[in-house]
Amino acid sequence: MVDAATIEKLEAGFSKLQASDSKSLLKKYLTKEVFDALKNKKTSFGSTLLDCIQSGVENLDSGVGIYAPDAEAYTVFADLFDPIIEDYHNGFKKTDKHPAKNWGDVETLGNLDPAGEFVVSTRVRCGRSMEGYPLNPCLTEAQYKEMEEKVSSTLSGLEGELKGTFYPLTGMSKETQQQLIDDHFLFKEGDRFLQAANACRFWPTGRGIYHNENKTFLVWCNEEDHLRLISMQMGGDLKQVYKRLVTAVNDIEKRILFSHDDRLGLLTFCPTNLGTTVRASVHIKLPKLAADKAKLEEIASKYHLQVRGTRGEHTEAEGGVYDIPNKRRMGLTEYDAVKEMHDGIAELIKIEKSL
Ligand SMILES: Nc1ncnc2c1ncn2[C@@H]1O[C@H](COP(=O)(O)OP(=O)(O)OP(=O)(O)O)[C@@H](O)[C@H]1O
Ligand SMILES: NC(=[NH2+])NCCC[C@H](N)C(=O)O
Repeated sequence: MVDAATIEKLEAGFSKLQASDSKSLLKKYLTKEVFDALKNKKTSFGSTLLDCIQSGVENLDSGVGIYAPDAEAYTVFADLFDPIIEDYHNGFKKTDKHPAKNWGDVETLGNLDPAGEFVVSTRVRCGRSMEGYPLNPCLTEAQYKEMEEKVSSTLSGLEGELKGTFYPLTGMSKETQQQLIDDHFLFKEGDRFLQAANACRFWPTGRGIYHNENKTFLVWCNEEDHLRLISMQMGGDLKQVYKRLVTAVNDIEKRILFSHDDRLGLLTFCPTNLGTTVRASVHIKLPKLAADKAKLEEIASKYHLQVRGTRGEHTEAEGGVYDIPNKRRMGLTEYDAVKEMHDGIAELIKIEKSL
């Protein structure tokens, strides 16, 4: 049974959400019927509906508003997660099964902008959860330390272009940290969406970043997900960026086991990242198209793309630079998720040139 204090918080949260003009998927799908069916449920880790929805309740400007406190939450609270997943990932139904992992033929992607007129930089990232560990809100301080140790020692075995160094956040100077954030290499600190979801406990313990010398291959440890594997570089050479990521992930998957679900694919903390977990993006300047931001968003969404600001999610564009990625990550292969970004960006560039 869920205790009385939690039920009280849940009722207050539900009323707050209902009375608000929040545009989140949480508000859209947490009907009274779903709320009543789920409010007394608990996972075997003790997570309740409150753990899933508290970020969206506290942050009414959330786009989605829900996280899975542990992997089991996706099943126990499926009546809420499933419609949100379906809405976000272009109609991935509760009867659908995410396809098997397939990176495709890495040689077939090209340079998105060989003349260097529009694309500032290209980045492809994916997320992974380590098998045997719960998700952020259920991790103990000891587990954070143990995971950091596992990650840093595993990555120290990487070679060639991927060879690099692990830098724990604990003990990192504020200047170094800020520089890495400003250069788009490191996650920001104090994300209010993650904080409200209980994902920042014991910070900065267990958090860190690994990168190779050129900062073209990077790994985030224990921010939103256990691991984020990132390949990025200046310019539009998506083939090179993607190839590097695929090589790195294939190598790391031989050394660490990751959590996977038969239906949902790879497991992540946020339902928007399930499946392939792949977000491929360009930093791009499209001055004519972006003169009308609403229009840019409308055209981008036609190609299943999203529009973010220069410093990532929940930020504004600076100097006309937008971060434009594939939106959905589920119900298609890794290759197709990247190809979706590739094809959409090619169209946006074509339109920009025609204006
Ligand atoms: N194509 C790109 N070139 C350079 N930097 C990028 C590019 N795409 C994203 N970034 C940078 O990556 C950092 C993280 O961005 P952001 O948090 O939005 O996305 P994410 O790491 O994919 O995770 P999430 O989707 O969970 O937020 C930011 O500094 C952002 O500017
Ligand atoms: N990094 C992410 N998981 N982004 C997707 C959602 C982020 C935040 N919870 C929101 O609803 O706006």
